Amino acid sequence: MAKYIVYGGNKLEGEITLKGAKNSVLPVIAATILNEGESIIHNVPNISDVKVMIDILTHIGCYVKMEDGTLIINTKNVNSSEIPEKFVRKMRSSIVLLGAMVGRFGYTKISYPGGCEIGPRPIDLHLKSLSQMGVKVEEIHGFINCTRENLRACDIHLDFPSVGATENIMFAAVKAKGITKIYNAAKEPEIVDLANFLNAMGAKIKGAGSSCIEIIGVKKLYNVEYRIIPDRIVIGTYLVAGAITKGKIIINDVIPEHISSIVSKLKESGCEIEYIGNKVKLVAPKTIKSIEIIKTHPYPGFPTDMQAQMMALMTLGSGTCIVSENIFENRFKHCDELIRMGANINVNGKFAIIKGVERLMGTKVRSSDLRGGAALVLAGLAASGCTEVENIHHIDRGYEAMEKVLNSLGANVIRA
Ligand SMILES: CC(=O)N[C@H]1[C@@H](OP(=O)(O)OP(=O)(O)OC[C@H]2O[C@@H](n3ccc(=O)[nH]c3=O)[C@H](O)[C@@H]2O)O[C@H](CO)[C@@H](O)[C@@H]1O
Ligand SMILES: C=C(OP(=O)(O)O)C(=O)O
Repeated sequence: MAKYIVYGGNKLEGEITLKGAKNSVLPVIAATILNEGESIIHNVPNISDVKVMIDILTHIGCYVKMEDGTLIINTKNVNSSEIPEKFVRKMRSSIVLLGAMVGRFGYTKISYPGGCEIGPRPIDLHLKSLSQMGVKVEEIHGFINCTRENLRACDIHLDFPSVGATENIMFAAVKAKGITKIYNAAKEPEIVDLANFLNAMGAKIKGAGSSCIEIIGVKKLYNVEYRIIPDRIVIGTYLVAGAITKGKIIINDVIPEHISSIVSKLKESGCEIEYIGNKVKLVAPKTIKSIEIIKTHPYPGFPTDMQAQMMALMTLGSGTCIVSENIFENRFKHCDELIRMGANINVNGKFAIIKGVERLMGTKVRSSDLRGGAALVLAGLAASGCTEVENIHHIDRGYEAMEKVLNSLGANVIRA
């Protein structure tokens, strides 16, 4: 298993350009199945989740080519509508293929995704919504069989604004007869990106980014060329890298609105942040102030996917910070590892109380999930001595060559 060896203590300085959002590109790749033709997608990150998605599409008979951040997919000759368990096990979010496969073929069999490192992740909202649209859902021996005669457009009220459920409904609704309305839809920028991609293919979707999305079903979709939006979570992670090392960094190609909840918290920690056109510049304070409270919420609230990285920063704060995790039940696994590095953290249910310490010390730690792993690397950048972060395959799911990006800013991180 690969690991990172992080030699802490270097101030990060410089300018970086990053790739597109993982949480946009994964459903966008799934969406290409709805069109029986070619899609060209730019700004695609070279991360392992994208590779798994490419493997799935190749497995079902698509032509896929990835070169220099551009993905060319032709889904004309798909010859299988089943997604084997080995893929779903590698990437839970392959569940978004459900709506796309049903939309195109009227049938799919997909392995049940189960829980993951950050807690149980049920898909009841996905299945309930597809059933409402006329899809017959059968759960047999860990597999989900979905069949439909006619997809029915209808009004769907989500109990929670689930990102994945909103995406699956959008996929099915694009090919359903009539108008589907999703109430209490997820408002994440990646939902808007997906809607823009589908509309560029000929779909008729209005309201994405608000809590009510309206989809008018269409018979046919067309070839498309599209650029994925910047990854607000990856950008946030590198902003924290600048802050935790008391550095000064500029990140190109950002959408300010998408990172505003992250920037607002970083400002509370004493960072100076300004936008210069589509760049964001961060200058870290001499002393990191503890943020009183960080509560995760669906967009436009503070993202759960930035909770662990922000916590790494707060371990070195000047006072006490309370983190309240409101999206996932078990997203505090990084805390024990940060404690091994000298952090003072107490977890109580969905709350973590972080009392800032003077310094962190490098040691051996293990990443158990994507963002928790990123948080350990961030802590290692600021720690004295050497931090070994094991199990970095989790980090590779969502960060393209993290060591190269950090080293280009002056860090000393080795992949071993
Ligand atoms: C690939 C992708 O885009 N992943 C993102 C997506 O995950 P994902 O789409 O899985 O997240 P959801 O918004 O669906 O889940 C949020 C919460 O709703 C619960 N839930 C969800 C569906 C369901 O049918 N039943 C149910 O109870 C989940 O257990 C969780 O507690 O949004 C999350 C929340 O912003 C992010 O952390 C993930 O990075
Ligand atoms: C939880 C995440 O992703 P996924 O839903 O793909 O597991 C994440 O990106 O932090």
